This record gives sequence, structure tokens and C-alpha cells, in this order.
Amino acid sequence: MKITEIVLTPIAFRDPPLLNAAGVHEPWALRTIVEVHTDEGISGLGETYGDLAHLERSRSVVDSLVGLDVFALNEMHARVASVLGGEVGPDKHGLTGKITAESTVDRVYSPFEVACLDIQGKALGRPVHDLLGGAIRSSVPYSAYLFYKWDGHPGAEPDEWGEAIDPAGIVAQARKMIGEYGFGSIKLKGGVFPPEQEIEAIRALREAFPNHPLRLDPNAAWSPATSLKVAAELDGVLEYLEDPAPEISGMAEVAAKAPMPLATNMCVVAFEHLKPSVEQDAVQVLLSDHHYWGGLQRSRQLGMICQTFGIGLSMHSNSHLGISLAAMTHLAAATPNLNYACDTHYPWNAADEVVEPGVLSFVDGAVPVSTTPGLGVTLDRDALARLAENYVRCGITSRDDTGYMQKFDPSYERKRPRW
Ligand SMILES: O=C([O-])[C@@H](O)[C@@H](O)[C@H](O)[C@@H](O)C(=O)[O-]
Ligand SMILES: [Mg+2]
Repeated sequence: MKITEIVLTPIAFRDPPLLNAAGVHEPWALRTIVEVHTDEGISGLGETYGDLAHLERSRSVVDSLVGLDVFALNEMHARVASVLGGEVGPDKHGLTGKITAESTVDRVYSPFEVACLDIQGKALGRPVHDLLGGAIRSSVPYSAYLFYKWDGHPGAEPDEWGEAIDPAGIVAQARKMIGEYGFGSIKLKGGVFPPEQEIEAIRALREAFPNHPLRLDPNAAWSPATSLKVAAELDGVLEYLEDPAPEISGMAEVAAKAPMPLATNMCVVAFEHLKPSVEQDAVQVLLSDHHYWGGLQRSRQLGMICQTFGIGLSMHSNSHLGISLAAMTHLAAATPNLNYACDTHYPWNAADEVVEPGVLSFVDGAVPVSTTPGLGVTLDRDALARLAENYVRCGITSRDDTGYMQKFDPSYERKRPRW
């Protein structure tokens, strides 16, 4: 079954003013929808980043993939690597850590792999998780991903989530999100306010939700010394502390004395980062993410590597829509050692969905694993056209949380570590 055409559509969807260590989310988040068509009339879907540099890199490999058999995924990876020729996509928004030439290939390759697995599954009459070894769970738990936020974008009406800039606001946000989705774990995005204030927010969450596992992620906003102070304060409260300090060496320094496991989606984001991290025991829980670990099959291999070295496995998320949620759910369903609830930004962006409604749902904080062939999701063509129009109109071509924050606070600087 040969690839005859690949269509890439950049889209923009509404995003609330979520605060993080690099600034604040702009009103529009970007993604690219990937459609792969074949000579047998079966098509597949993928979803990836929408930043212009990534979009252009993705466009640059398309011609080399047309004509390939949809089962020839090793060849597909090799062709992507050959076209990119060692190019490195930098971490422009400052929250993803060090991107390498190898991981640039994995990022570009990922949505094409997902789309081919979607096609393979449809052709075989099997869900994607069957192509990854079969599901070992029938639904995949996700966590409530809380953010400090403004009540709305400056100059616009307040959004449905309201303001959250203190412990009471964070607890109210958790109640709303857990009330709507039923999540059984909570992650707070930190690195926004001085650590003492974020410790207070975690304590308030613990009091309000005594049985929910809690995580805090300041995106490397703290020095190792500050990280160790926070870790001592939150001993017995967090299931893991995510990216407290920058770099593998900083995380290793914290991990040597912290009472809880450390997790990352920043200092180990490429296969070549695994060796130094294991050698220094810098990370005890790795957040996988098929968008940058080279698709679903490579993420399964990453799961095996983690198991081999006794590293726990969780899952990272950026702003995304339903094609990614479907892919994440198939992957998690087929990854036996993924023992933590996965992250998802989905509640923040679900109103602008690009797939047909009724397939993806959250039941008690978990997404039931689809058993229909392929990914199990279908593009909503009207929604795609609307979101593509948003992209053209919104004037944003690359995520820039720092630049957006500086519009309102010109003295704001991106610093890592900040405290
Ligand atoms: O969207 C955000 O603000 C997050 O901070 C995101 O960019 C991170 O990549 C991510 O969620 C994380 O866990 O670090
Ligand atoms: Mg993180």
C-alpha cells in the first residue's frame, strides 16, 4: 500500500492565558494536522507542533515520503533523517529542554508514523494499540493539569475557568476540572510564583484532595539548592517532583538528596540523553511523549529502556487536540510499565476539537481505549477549515510565551533558574 499524497494543514485554536516559567500562553495555540493518503483509498491522521520552523521542516520531507509503503517505517525514518541532514530545531519557547539533531528527526517523523499506523490498523481491521503489542488496559487515566492563570486574556472577557493566582484559585480550578472530568491525580504547573507560594498551593490541594496523587512542575525555574528546600518541605506530599532544576547535572544534584522521585520532560528528551542520565541517576520518572520521541513504536522502545533501568514512566503533554489524544491513549494502553496517570492539556482546548465528536470521552478521569480500526478518530472537515482559517487570521506563527508576557510587563525576563 503506497503513499500517494500527504497534506499538512496548520491550525490555530483558542488557548487560555496559562502562566508558566517562560511567560503566558497566547490566545491561540498552534498545531499541524497531517493527512496521509494511499493508493488503496485508505487515509491516516497525525497531529504535531504548529510552529513555523517545525512546519517548514515537516513540509521539506513530504516529497521523499510519497511512494513509500505504509509498512516501511524504518525506511521512512531514514528518509526523514536524510532530508533533514543533521539540522537541529532549537527550543524556542524554553520549556522543552535541549533538542538534538537526532530528536529533530524524531519530532518530524512522529506524525507521519502515527498516520501510517492509523492506515495499517484500518487496513488490518485492528486498533493501533494492537500494532504496538496489544492493550494491557481498557482505559487510560489522565491527570488534572492545573495552571496559574489570569481570568482572561487582557482586553477580552474572562474565560470559563476564571482567575487562579493563589492557593484558593488553584483549588477552585481543581474542583472544576475534577468535577467535569473525574481525574484521580493532579499536576500543578509551577515556576510562576516564588516557591513558598507554590508550596502553599500544593498544601491547599493536599487538604482539599487528600487521596489524589500530586505533582509539581516548575520547568527548571529553581536552582538545585532551592529545589532541595522545596523537596524537603513537600516530603510525603508529592508522588514526584518534575523538572525542579535545569540540566541532567542539576537534576542529579537534587535527586541525590530529594526524598521523592524526580521526573523530567526537559533534561532527557532524546535517546542520547538516556546514558548520562542513567549514569548520574538524575531522573527516576521519565515523561514520554510520542511527538518528540519519534512516534508510537519508538515510545514503546523507550518504555522498555526505562523498565530495564528501573526508571518509572509517565506521559507529557503540550496543548493538543483529539488526534494526539487518541494516539497517546493507544500508546499508553499498550505500554505495561506506564504506571502514572498521563498529562493532558485537553480540558484547556477541548472546545475547539478537530475530530468528529462522540468518540473520545473521559470517564472517571480516564479515556476508554478505542477498539475500532486505526486510531478510531475521524477529521471534522468543517472544524478543520475553521481552525485553518484561525491560523491564517491569528497572525501567530510560533509559540512565544515570553514575548506575549512582555506586552503586559515589559520588564519580564526569561530566567532559568529564576529562584
Ligand atoms: O504549556 C505549558 O505551559 C507547559 O509548560 C508545557 O509547555 C510543558 O512542555 C509541559 O507541559 C511540561 O510538563 O513541562
Ligand atoms: Mg514538565
